[in-house]
Amino acid sequence: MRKNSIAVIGAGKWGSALHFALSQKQEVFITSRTPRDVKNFVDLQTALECEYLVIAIPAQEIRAWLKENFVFNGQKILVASKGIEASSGEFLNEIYAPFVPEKNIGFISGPSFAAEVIKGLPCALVINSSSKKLYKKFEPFFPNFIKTYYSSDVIGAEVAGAYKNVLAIASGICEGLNLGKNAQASLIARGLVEMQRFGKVFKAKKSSFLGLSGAGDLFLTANSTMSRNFRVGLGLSQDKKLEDILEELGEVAEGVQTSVAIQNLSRKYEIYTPIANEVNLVLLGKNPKDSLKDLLKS
Ligand SMILES: NC(=O)C1=CN([C@@H]2O[C@H](COP(=O)(O)OP(=O)(O)OC[C@H]3O[C@@H](n4cnc5c(N)ncnc54)[C@H](OP(=O)(O)O)[C@@H]3O)[C@@H](O)[C@H]2O)C=CC1
Ligand SMILES: O=C(CO)COP(=O)(O)O
Repeated sequence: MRKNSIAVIGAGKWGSALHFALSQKQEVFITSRTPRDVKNFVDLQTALECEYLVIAIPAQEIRAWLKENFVFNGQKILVASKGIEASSGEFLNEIYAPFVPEKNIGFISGPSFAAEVIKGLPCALVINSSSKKLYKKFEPFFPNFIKTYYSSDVIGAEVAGAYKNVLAIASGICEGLNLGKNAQASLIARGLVEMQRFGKVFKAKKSSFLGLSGAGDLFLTANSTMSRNFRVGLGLSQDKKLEDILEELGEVAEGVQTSVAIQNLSRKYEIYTPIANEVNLVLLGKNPKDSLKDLLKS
């Protein structure tokens, strides 16, 4: 392992933004499935030899990627992805657990559009890990325009970061149907309550949903066309087909698959999640207007 070296894995929007940010204070390598002509781009094996890894690949791709590529040899890892695996209902910390000791992994959460971070605009992030020592290792790598906080509530951060993407789809539908800001604000507020209700079942801390990971990221993502998930909602409100929306997007919108995971987990644990349920039904083809009527009745 190359001591004190850092690599970002995944040169998509978020990986590229984090690479830019972390490169402000030290040399940072980057690698991705598709080679790119960017500074410090290296092959995957070289990246995996680094002591510090920031992994920014889509949540639904992580398990296969780990099985195919990852061998633990002491690396310290920050997971930048947000989502719940649709096929298993497992959270990312559960997927990483067989590959990385709990004390060597953290999860990034909080309001952070890559498009703003890559411009050096200020933001605040939470590094969530059972190990504060891991936070203290990564914290100095972040540039002055990113304020980092520590939290031990990994599951709370995961639920918040994943659920907000589904709620952003709902908010995009609301916006696209021109229902007004009263309706959108009510939807977001009730969505926050629903997110916290869901998280409580998995022993998440309520404070995580009132802070950057929950309210912060939800307010950001559910109120902006910079959000891919919000744009999926807009497309659905215009009766576009989901595959056409995703084709046009060209980037991942994690809320689409996470809504399947939430639906399955809600059924399994009998959790009341009316908004997420309706998002899942609209993604499956239900008319958004009928969905709204049913939401108002529920
Ligand atoms: N964009 C944002 O503002 C933010 C995104 N996130 C989260 O970060 C994660 C990544 O999102 P983002 O970067 O925006 O997505 P993009 O769609 O922009 O990029 C996805 C990246 O994942 C790589 N990738 C896709 N499938 C695979 C695979 N099977 N194996 C290996 N690599 C793969 C792609 O590689 P390649 O292009 O080389 O083929 C690309 O580098 C998501 O979970 C997202 O929710 C979190 C905060 C902010
Ligand atoms: O997680 C994000 C901002 O914090 C990015 O949101 P989208 O994936 O909806 O673009």
